[in-house]
Amino acid sequence: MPGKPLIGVPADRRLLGHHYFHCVGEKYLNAVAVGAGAIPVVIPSFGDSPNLEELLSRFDGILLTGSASNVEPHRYGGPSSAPGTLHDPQRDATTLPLIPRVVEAGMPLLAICRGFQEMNVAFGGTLWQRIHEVDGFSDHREDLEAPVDTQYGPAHEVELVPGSFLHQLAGGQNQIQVNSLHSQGVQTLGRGLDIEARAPDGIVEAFRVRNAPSFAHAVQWHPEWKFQDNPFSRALFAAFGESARQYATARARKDRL
Ligand SMILES: N[C@@H](CCC(=O)NCCCC(=O)O)C(=O)O
Repeated sequence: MPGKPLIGVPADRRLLGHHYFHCVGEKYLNAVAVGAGAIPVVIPSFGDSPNLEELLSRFDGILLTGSASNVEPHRYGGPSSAPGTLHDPQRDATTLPLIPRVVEAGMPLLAICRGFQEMNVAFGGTLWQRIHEVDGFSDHREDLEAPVDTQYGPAHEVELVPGSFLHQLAGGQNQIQVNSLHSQGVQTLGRGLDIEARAPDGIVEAFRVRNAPSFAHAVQWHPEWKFQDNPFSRALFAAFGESARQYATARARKDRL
């Protein structure tokens, strides 16, 4: 029987002082460790290096985290970013080639916020860069002046698509309350993706990969925030962890052949 599954978490590359660091938010690592019952492993964002294949052979799942940075517009044929927009080209260069390989391998994949946007782009979709400036859409950003519990607190409902995985995970509830900390969002949906939730203004808030052999889900909100206090978030990370355990068992069986 294999041990706990290993879940890879690609890092943000950030300049701190004179040096670059590869960072992952602790709340994501806790959600993997406690919520999914797995071992989180930070993946340096070195781009699409040959090591990526070697890395993939060691993992049982991948979590794509949120980030203040944004996918570079040239990745989806979008207009140049507004001045001051944060980017992380090495993270893009790591996650965008990784995503289809993970899904093709049947390795469980959970994507959150920026990770949700990366997944949409990896499947050929495009992004709104400043949703709040688009007629008809609400402002999905957090109030940076507010206390952090308010920033990550409930912001709006999302409508769950009947019969979808998330609808079932919610016990048949048609709506759930989610937080909202994003300026970008799905403009056109990537190929082979099925919407699982929408905000009241129509913005896509969750999707899955239609023919994925395993768990392949993405949400625009932040379920990792105080997940222990939210039954839906607990169920989401538990389902992700169970998929990773199944993948680990199959991988161990294959390694013994
Ligand atoms: N930059 C993108 C994605 C926003 C996002 O991931 N926010 C969370 C950042 C901090 C955290 O990890 O909780 C956008 O603005 O749409």
